[in-house]
Amino acid sequence: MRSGGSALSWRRWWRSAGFAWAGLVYSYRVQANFRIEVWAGVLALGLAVFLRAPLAPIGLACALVLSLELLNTALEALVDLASPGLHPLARVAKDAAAGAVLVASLGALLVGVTVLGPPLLALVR
Ligand SMILES: Nc1ncnc2c1ncn2[C@@H]1O[C@H](COP(=O)(O)OP(=O)(O)OP(=O)(O)O)[C@@H](O)[C@H]1O
Repeated sequence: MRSGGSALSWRRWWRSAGFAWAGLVYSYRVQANFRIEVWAGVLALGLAVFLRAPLAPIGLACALVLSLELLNTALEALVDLASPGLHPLARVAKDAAAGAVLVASLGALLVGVTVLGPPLLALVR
């Protein structure tokens, strides 16, 4: 009984992971900003490995930016569904969501500069 229940949970987990993956693929295909952020993250993580800099802060900063960009995409889709025409509240929702991504991106830039800057400078000196 127990193993049957656990097999069912795993199947559910895989099903949910499949939907999440579909959301990631959709955002990568449709959102140019998401593509840029993915490759900026890959570059930053690659640099951190190369420079033997701490990976955790870079990884967390990348995860934060990408997660907020995904939420921004979800919110844009919802706003377009709920308000196909122009509406001041639709503008507020989209602008605030975009603002969240901007704040996280600036934070990630700060993390990148403070974590990768010193070892990069030491390398070129
Ligand atoms: N239904 C709407 N009503 C009022 N203003 C809107 C509406 N849709 C979009 N806007 C305004 O246009 C801006 C751009 O919206 P759009 O949906 O094109 O997002 P986007 O620029 O494609 O964002 P992203 O690059 O993240 O996909 C919004 O931030 C908002 O100011």
